[in-house]
Amino acid sequence: MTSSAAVAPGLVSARDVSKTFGSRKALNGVSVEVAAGEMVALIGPSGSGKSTLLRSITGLQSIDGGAGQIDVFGVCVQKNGRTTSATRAARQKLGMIFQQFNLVGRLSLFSNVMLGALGRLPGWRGLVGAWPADDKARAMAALHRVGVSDYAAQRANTLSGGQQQRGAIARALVQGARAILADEPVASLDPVSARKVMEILVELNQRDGMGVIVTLHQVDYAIRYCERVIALKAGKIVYDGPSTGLDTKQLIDIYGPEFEDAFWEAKV
Ligand SMILES: Nc1ncnc2c1ncn2[C@@H]1O[C@H](COP(=O)(O)OP(=O)(O)OP(=O)(O)O)[C@@H](O)[C@H]1O
Repeated sequence: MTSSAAVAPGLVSARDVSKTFGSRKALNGVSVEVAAGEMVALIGPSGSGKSTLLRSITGLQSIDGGAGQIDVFGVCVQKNGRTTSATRAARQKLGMIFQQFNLVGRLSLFSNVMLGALGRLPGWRGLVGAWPADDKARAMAALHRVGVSDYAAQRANTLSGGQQQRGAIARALVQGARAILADEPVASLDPVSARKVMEILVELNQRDGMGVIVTLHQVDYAIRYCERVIALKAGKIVYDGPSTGLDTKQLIDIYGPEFEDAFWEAKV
C-alpha cells in the first residue's frame, strides 16, 4: 500500500514571475518556494527587485502576463498578469510590515492594533469602535507579546520608531496573519531597536511557526537571524541557500567589491 499523506501547501510558490516597469525588468523569471514555517531573508543591492517581489506576493502589485504564477498557502493569487478573486482572502493571512511602520499617527497604539481585526468584523463595528471584548483582549495580549503594552493609550505618532514597528507586528497578530512579510522593517531604526524587532520576528517564527519573509539591506542581520537567504540582483535570483553559505565570493557576486558596505554593524 502506498502512503498518500497530504503535503501542507507552502507559504509561497512563485513560478517564472516577471515584472516590467516601462523598459525596466524589476523581476526577470523569478521562481521561488517558501515553506509555511520558514524564515527567509531577501537581500540584494538597491533596485534589485526585493520590494517588487514582496508586493507581488501580497497582490499589491500585478505581475507581467505570460506564464508567471504566484500561489500563497496553496491558493493562486496572481496569474495571466492579474490578481485573482482569491487575492484579498490570501492577503488576510499575510501581515505586512513596512519600513515606515504604516500606523495611523493620530490614533492610539491600541486603536492601530485593533485595525488588524477590521477584516474579520462587519464594517460598522470597526467604524464606530464597537470592538468585541475578545478582540480587545487579543490586542492587549499582542501588545504585551511584543513588549509595548505600556504604550497602548499613547498616540502612535508620539512613539519611537521601534515602538511603532512593534505595534505594527502586534497589528499583524490581531489580524490573524499566518505569515509576516516585512519590507525593510529595521531600515529606519537604531541598532538596539532593530535587533529587538528581528528577535520578535524570530520568536514568532520559532515559537508560533509563522512564516517570515523579510527584506534586509543589512547582510549581517540576514545571516544572524535567518537560516535561509535569497539574493536578488537585477531582478534575478543569484543565491538561494543557507545564510551560512554566503561567502566573500558570493557577496562580491551579489553586491560587487564594495560588499562590506552591506554590513551594518560589523562583518561577521
Ligand atoms: N512603481 C514603479 N514604477 C516604476 N519603476 C519601479 C516601480 N517600482 C519599482 N520600480 C523599479 O523596479 C526596480 C526594482 O525596484 P524594487 O523597489 O523592487 O527594488 P529593491 O531591491 O526593493 O530596492 P531598495 O533596496 O532600494 O528598496 C527598480 O529599478 C525600481 O526603480
